[in-house]
Amino acid sequence: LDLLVNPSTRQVSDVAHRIVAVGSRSKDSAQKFVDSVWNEAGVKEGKKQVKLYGSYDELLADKDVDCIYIGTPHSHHYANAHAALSAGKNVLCEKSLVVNAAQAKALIDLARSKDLFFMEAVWTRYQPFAYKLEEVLKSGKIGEVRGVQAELCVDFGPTAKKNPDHRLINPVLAGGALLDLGPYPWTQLALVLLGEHKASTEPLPVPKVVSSMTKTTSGVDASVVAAIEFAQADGRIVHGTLTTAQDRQTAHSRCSLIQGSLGYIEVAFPTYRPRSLTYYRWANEGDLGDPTVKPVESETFEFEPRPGGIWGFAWEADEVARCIRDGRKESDRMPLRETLLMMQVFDEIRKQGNFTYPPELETLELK
Ligand SMILES: NC(=O)C1=CN([C@@H]2O[C@H](COP(=O)(O)OP(=O)(O)OC[C@H]3O[C@@H](n4cnc5c(N)ncnc54)[C@H](OP(=O)(O)O)[C@@H]3O)[C@@H](O)[C@H]2O)C=CC1
Ligand SMILES: O=C1OC[C@@H](O)[C@H](O)[C@H]1O
Repeated sequence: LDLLVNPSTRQVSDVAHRIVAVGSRSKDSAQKFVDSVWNEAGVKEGKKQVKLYGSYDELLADKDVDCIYIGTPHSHHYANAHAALSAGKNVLCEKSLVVNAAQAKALIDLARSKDLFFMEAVWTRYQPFAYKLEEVLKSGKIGEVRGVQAELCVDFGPTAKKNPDHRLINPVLAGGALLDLGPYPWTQLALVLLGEHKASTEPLPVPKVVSSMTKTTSGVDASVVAAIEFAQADGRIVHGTLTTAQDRQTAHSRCSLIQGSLGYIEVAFPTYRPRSLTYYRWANEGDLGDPTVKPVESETFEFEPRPGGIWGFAWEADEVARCIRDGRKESDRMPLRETLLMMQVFDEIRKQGNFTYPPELETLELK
């Protein structure tokens, strides 16, 4: 839907998007998808020109397609992205990029060897809230960052009741809280604590992780709590905690807490599209511990949830378009090495939780 909204509604004029074709497992569902999206956008133009394919292979063979967006269940990302890159297409692939770090590394290597654009679709990195968060941090309002708690818990119970085979809880479709929801608190932690975000072939060091996991009756992870050590440029270790669960709901008032020496920042729910963030600053270090001393400054920034009717994916799409236009193969803001690091951390969390997916999902082999 976001691709159908005029970019000028978000003050963007340097790029535009066109849905050239939709690939589906059946032509009928491709048609239904197009109908529903055009209908939701309330747009009439362009629909008839969209080519409908009843297989992904036909889409990959279409010479008019510059970039493929992969929005299949996690279990299929590796094979789908491998096929798209092998066919010479630029790729934006939904989170989690794949099931494990070995698959991520294989796809990254493939994209680089073919000189193609490749990115994990982490839309939060491009939303206005993320830029505002960085601005507040850089302004020094909360002083030196000393700890970050990031969370996304969404109760999948009602979904599971309706469909016990739903991808969110189904091990065969690589369900579970960590792969589905975990990328959000992870990228929030990484945004604050990794420092520089830059595309580079130099891998990032894998941090120490200590985690705990519970499981659903369907055999995927129900909840994960992980403490992660982030080494800072000045040599300090700062702890980030990642909490994600599908058996409860994050409080609406707060999904992240960023604690500094002079204050803190609260980021409101939902972690995938925060509605607001608030910072509080005290005059002196140590004042925070005294409940009688009030902050000298605080400010709340509200974010329009759906400007121009978009869901919030448009900003990442704009970045993809700019990268392709400018010949960049990665986005500095969501570089592949950060995606690889996320998958390495998630592998470690799953190892500590004694949780693996069926072997056919963890393999590098393609059917
Ligand atoms: N950024 C965000 O806010 C969101 C991201 N996501 C991500 O998007 C991806 C898809 O999630 P979601 O849309 O909920 O998934 P769905 O279960 O709705 O599947 C999406 C599409 O994948 C294809 N598909 C479904 N099941 C299978 C299967 N068993 N085998 C092969 N293909 C299948 C179907 O397309 P067809 O039949 O047309 O081929 C289907 O329409 C995930 O990676 C998820 O994490 C999801 C929700 C929000
Ligand atoms: O990406 C997502 O964001 C919203 C969640 O509710 C959903 O499960 C997930 O896929």
